[in-house]
Amino acid sequence: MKGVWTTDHVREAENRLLARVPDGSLMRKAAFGLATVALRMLDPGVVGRRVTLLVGAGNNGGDALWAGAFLRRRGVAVTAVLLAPDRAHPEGLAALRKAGGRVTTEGHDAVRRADLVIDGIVGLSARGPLRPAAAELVELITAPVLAVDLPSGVEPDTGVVNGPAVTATATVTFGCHKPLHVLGEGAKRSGEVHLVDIGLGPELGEPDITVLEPADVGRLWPVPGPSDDKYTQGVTGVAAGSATYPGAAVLAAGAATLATSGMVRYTGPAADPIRARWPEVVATGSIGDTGRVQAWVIGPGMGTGPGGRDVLTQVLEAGVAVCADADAITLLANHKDLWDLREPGTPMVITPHDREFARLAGEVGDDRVAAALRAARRHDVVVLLKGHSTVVAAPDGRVLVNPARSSWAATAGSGDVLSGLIGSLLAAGLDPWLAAGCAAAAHELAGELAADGAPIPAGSLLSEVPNAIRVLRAAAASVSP
Ligand SMILES: NC(=O)C1=CN([C@@H]2O[C@H](COP(=O)(O)OP(=O)(O)OC[C@H]3O[C@@H](n4cnc5c(N)ncnc54)[C@H](O)[C@@H]3O)[C@@H](O)[C@H]2O)[C@@H](O)CC1
Ligand SMILES: [K+]
Repeated sequence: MKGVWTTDHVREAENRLLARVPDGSLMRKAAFGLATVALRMLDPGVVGRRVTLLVGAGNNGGDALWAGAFLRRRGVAVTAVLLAPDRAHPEGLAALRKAGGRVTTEGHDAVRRADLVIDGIVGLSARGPLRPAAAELVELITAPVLAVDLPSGVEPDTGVVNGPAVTATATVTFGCHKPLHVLGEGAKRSGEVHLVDIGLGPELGEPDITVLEPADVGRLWPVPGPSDDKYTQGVTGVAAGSATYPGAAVLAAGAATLATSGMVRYTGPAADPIRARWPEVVATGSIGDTGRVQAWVIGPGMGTGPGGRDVLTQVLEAGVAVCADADAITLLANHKDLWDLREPGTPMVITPHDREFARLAGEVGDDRVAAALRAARRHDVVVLLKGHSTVVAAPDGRVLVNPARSSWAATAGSGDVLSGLIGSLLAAGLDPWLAAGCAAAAHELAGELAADGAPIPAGSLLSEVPNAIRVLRAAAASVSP
């Protein structure tokens, strides 16, 4: 698992560390790590190559200047462009000058001619987009960009970009990952993220956000043991689909069927198409005939009329884990009394996109993590907020983010597959926060495998679920003894 810490927590940890290490040692460590990545990006041949540093007013610029001094000593031609000449880090500036680096306040030529640009404009204290002078220079960049801590112009705690910002080829982050590296636009703009250890680890405490690595997901995925049968692994119930939208039921039930080897039961008007596509699913027309399940997936294509409300009532009263998606979320937003039907402590995951979320808990806004946490606490559920980076928040404050490599999975029916995956992991007994996180990871990977660079229908994503699970389990096997 990879931890991510907010800027407030990083600063507190840094202050504790700064209090017990010699002055300047942290910045030199950070800058040395930065220079090492820069040298790798310049390779082959570093002598005489041109590196331009964009240097802002704070310690982020200081890191760039110290890294410039290291690079200069390796024979690199380094030019520092000072965006706030009066406030440039004095020791860093002196170190660069001593090493023979050039310093200027007129950066157009230096940026145009660079083989590599190092973005030290602004770091953890960044607020808002790039200011005009910096934005103008950044516009001129054609070389690869190495960002110091974060691509300048991106909001550090949300990953939001509200104006001109740097797009980095790679980013060097000091001490730990920060929210922007895994969230939305910030994750895209960071490029490849390299973590440089500056000794912050012992000061950090519990992460604010967790990112599951493929090996974590592979390790958590349910595998039947020698004494298991179709019931002991958890039976998933799927209540979905309608005469108008039978496909949603076929996709959700299919995902539950492929995700684990426990049994799947279906109830609803799409029993015939389900039987035709998934003969292994036990399909009935009415929830009263369905038999016992350990978790329900409810909502996709179900409709928001009295029929849907009635099924949702029965599902909530069943006292088993629930994954509520799509129309079930709208029903919960429209009929607040439905929440009271849940047995306290029964695991529940809801999977809204932004519009569904707004109906339930107000506009998402820029801070997706805060929004998901707010709804999770208000309703005592795990909230999986869909988006380019999926955010999964639990009522106890745990937050998990699943950053996506591409957006191919943003296609009709894709959400039905996701809810089926979550339901089957709930039925298998996984903690609901982890169930949602593992399902999001497998879903994203299945989309990536299916797309392979071209658009895909949700059915193709579904077909890749077994391969995605194989890849995740192989990742787990390769790291455990
Ligand atoms: N605190 C520490 O121990 C360490 C800090 N390090 C570096 O220090 C950075 C944080 O440094 P600082 O707190 O000095 O602040 P920054 O370098 O992030 O920002 C400096 C100043 O820029 C101004 N600013 C804010 N938003 C701006 C914008 N959009 N455009 C232009 N100017 C803007 C503000 O006046 C801000 O105080 C980290 O990102 C990291 O690079 C590293 O050296 C590692 C050690
Ligand atoms: K930066």
